[in-house]
Amino acid sequence: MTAYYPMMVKLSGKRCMVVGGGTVAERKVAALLEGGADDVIVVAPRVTDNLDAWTAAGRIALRRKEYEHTDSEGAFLLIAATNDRRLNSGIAAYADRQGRLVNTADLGDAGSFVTPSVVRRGALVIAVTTGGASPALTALLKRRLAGQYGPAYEPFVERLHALRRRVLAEVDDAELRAAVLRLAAEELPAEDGQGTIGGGGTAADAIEQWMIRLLQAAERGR
Ligand SMILES: C[C@@]1(CC(=O)O)C2=NC(=C\c3[nH]c(c(CCC(=O)O)c3CC(=O)O)Cc3[nH]c(c(CC(=O)O)c3CCC(=O)O)/C=C3\N/C(=C\2)[C@@H](CCC(=O)O)[C@]3(C)CC(=O)O)/[C@H]1CCC(=O)O
Ligand SMILES: NC(=O)c1ccc[n+]([C@@H]2O[C@H](COP(=O)([O-])OP(=O)(O)OC[C@H]3O[C@@H](n4cnc5c(N)ncnc54)[C@H](O)[C@@H]3O)[C@@H](O)[C@H]2O)c1
Repeated sequence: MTAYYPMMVKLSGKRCMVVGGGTVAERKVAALLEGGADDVIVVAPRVTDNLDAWTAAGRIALRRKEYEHTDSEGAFLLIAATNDRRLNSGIAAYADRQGRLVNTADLGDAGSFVTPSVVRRGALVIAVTTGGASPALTALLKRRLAGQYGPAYEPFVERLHALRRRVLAEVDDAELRAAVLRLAAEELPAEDGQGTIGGGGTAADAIEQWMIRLLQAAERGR
């Protein structure tokens, strides 16, 4: 099996091109948009109703035509998702030579990256892949993780972020700082992720009180 290096890529301002307009292409486009892409071009003679609607709404641009290599000029990233295997691998080979990141929806390791399945809870992103060994297992694990790490994680991560900024600014002792941040992370939402922790949101005085409580607990633990 091919080995893969996982990373989180910033896509804002980068041209992303999806070749093909079927249900697989639609899923890839949705994932790009969720991932912050703001310059997505689809090249395909026929597209799904959703891709048509997203074009009409100005969320993506559509070139309603058969793909040619000149289309890929300026693309930072390409996804080949047509139902033509030879075309997909041709796109991958050409894009690779041009130094562009490329994914093929049919033959995973013909491209330079594969797309994971993703659970998003605000800044928390859980990505799963089997590198093409079993997309069905990937989808199953994603459903399980989505249940285990529920919606309560989004506000929890926001609170942790607010706390961390405060602690970095106010606690000089590196060991104490690490202890406070570790204790804070341990106040996980309930196992199903549906509950809330301590309430309070990200208001400055709520974060302040949380920090004081954690500092006391960390001091006791020394
Ligand atoms: C994660 C996800 C992301 C996404 O696509 O957005 C994704 N596949 C998903 C689902 C899924 N795909 C397929 C099934 C049917 C069950 C089955 O066949 O097992 C299901 C399950 C379902 O639909 O429930 C069929 C399938 N997939 C690939 C082939 C071609 C081949 O293997 O040759 C075929 C056969 C096509 C055919 O029949 O011709 C190839 C790839 N699919 C990948 C990603 C990459 C490796 C990911 C990994 O291994 O972890 C890779 C290599 C390339 C790539 O696309 O990057 C998304 C989960 C969405 C979610 O739920 O979040
Ligand atoms: N990665 C995955 O998760 C996954 C899942 C299922 C299937 N697949 C693979 O993905 C491929 C696409 O699946 P689908 O269900 O979206 O297919 P589909 O038949 O619904 O759509 C194919 C699309 O490709 C376009 N196309 C064909 N020739 C083209 C060309 N020359 N230039 C530009 N566009 C062209 C068509 O217009 C159409 O929009 C299949 O080959 C399948 O093997 C991948």
